[in-house]
Amino acid sequence: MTPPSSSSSSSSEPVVDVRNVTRRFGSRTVLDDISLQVERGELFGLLGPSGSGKTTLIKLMTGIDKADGGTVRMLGERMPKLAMLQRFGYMAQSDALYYELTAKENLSFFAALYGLKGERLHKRMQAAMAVVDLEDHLNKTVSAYSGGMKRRLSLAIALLHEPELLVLDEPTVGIDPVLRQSIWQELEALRERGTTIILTTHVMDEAEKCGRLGLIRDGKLTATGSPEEIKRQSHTQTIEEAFIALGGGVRS
Ligand SMILES: Nc1ncnc2c1ncn2[C@@H]1O[C@H](COP(=O)(O)OP(=O)(O)OP(=O)(O)O)[C@@H](O)[C@H]1O
Repeated sequence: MTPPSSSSSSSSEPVVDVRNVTRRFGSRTVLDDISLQVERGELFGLLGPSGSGKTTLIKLMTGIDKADGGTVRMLGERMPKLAMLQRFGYMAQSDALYYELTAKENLSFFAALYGLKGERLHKRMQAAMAVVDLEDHLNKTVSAYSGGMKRRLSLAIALLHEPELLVLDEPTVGIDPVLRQSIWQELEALRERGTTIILTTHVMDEAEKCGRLGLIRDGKLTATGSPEEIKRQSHTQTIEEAFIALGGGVRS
């Protein structure tokens, strides 16, 4: 696999730069003055109870939604910006797939958006589908896929163009433990090769694997740091305990 392509952002600039971001829906403030920086090559996890604002923040990062206040810069570019779709891989919480098409046709559709074609497209399709263990299901219609297979195909689409930045909203929900482990190995390998990864999770053992975590509750970032730093700050033994001590809650 080739290393992630160089970007227009300077190497000292954070890959993700969120400053004083606020998002309101009606009279409700869903994100309240969030500031967060993620550096190149980090694997950053956003952890928070259901409804705390993780997906809203991810949507602002990807440019799907726009903040009411503050700024979001990704790879040095002010968001939202349509052209940025080629520069990162995004896996949304709900699968954005064409159910009546085959997996291969879905991959080809996104490949066209990313400008991938020919032999490279063929190789990348095989490689991305191998990561999620779906190589033997390329020609199956997505409507015949199980929920977990759809999640895995969405992840393959996010990985397809070998982006330098991956934004993954609950990437392993509905995926069995064995495959979850192999997907995590791949994420760690990607990070070692310099890919920046930001993801949301509810799974505590996944949180432990992140280089740095951001704990979010009621639209506020309550703590950031490595899992060890967060445990130290909260005088707890596990991230789950830290999360509760810092005012979180765990979705059952
Ligand atoms: N378009 C919208 N209009 C109104 N309210 C919204 C909208 N999108 C999100 N919200 C509200 O914002 C809050 C945060 O939602 P968000 O989806 O960001 O939470 P989350 O932390 O990702 O939750 P989960 O872990 O369950 O996915 C929720 O109360 C949600 O109902």
